[in-house]
Amino acid sequence: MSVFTPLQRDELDAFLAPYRLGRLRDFEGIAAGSENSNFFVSLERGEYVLTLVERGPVADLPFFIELLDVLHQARLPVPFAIRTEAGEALRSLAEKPALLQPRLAGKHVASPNAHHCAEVGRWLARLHLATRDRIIERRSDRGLDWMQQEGPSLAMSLPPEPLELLRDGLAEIAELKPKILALPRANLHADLFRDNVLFEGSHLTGVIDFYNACSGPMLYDLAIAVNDWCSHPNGELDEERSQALLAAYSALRRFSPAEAELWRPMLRVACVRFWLSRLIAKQNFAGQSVLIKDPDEFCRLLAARQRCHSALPFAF
Ligand SMILES: Nc1ncnc2c1ncn2[C@@H]1O[C@H](COP(=O)(O)OP(=O)(O)O)[C@@H](O)[C@H]1O
Ligand SMILES: N[C@@H](CCOP(=O)(O)O)C(=O)O
Repeated sequence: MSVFTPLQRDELDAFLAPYRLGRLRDFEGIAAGSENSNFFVSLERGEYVLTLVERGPVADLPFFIELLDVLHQARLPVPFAIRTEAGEALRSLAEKPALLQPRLAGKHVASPNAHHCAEVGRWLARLHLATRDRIIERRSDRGLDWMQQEGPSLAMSLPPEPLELLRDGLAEIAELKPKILALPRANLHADLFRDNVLFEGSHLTGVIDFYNACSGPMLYDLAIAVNDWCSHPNGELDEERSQALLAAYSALRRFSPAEAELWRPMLRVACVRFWLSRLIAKQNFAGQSVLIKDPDEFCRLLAARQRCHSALPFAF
């Protein structure tokens, strides 16, 4: 279970008092998740999620708080930092940075259909439209430079066939980097996987886990989402789901010719990114009770994306 810092009731009581949300009824650690310690917290005046930030870009927490405020104001269903009576958003508990957010309704969808995918496409377009004219700059700490830095040595740990596949992926990144960096930009979620989205029935009710959010090419966000939401277990793209996601997105923001040209390579870049981070997690957390996702999934996806002929709809 991924609660790295257990909490005692009395320390939580004391932490929650300045929010003036009533007395603590109940709390429980959340097993899902792999980065931070999260707790469902039931207070007299509502249901909340408390996050203790365990690792990652702690210095960038003001960025996440600001971005989520912008998205909340744009009426996107996202968690945002609740302020204490004194106006504090970012606090400290058990010597960790701590945030209290509203608990969003809904459940994760493991096997999405085309309708779910269309909802994800619309949500992503709304995120990009809400931020592209006033981007809050943040460089991804798992961006192209990071992939080029970490990739070669991680590739060496792989058997010959995946090694060659990863090297091809890294070579393509080196070749296309200038074109990728010139694509239209906005703020990105940059981790829009099924386990970061909540649904009630076929209605998207929440997107969580913004700790990879950054500024960058909007097409990259789409590639990350399509790879996770629109793949068969063997890694092949599901054209019906992928076209549903892309069509719903492009109904709100039209794709440019440069984006159309880079679509298939971008799907591969997004595979390399998560293949590498899963290889690192597997090395770092081996033998620990932390959720480790299978790196081979992205090996299969990357192989499939080399054969893929998918195109962006209505590009120009
Ligand atoms: N604001 C929220 N509303 C409802 N559920 C949430 C919220 N934040 C987190 N969760 C639940 O906690 C789990 C772990 O959260 P996540 O942000 O993915 O953790 P981590 O940062 O460790 O990856 C999610 O899968 C979800 O079930
Ligand atoms: N959703 C990702 C995990 C998030 O990426 P990380 O770089 O923050 O570990 C996955 O499924 O691998």
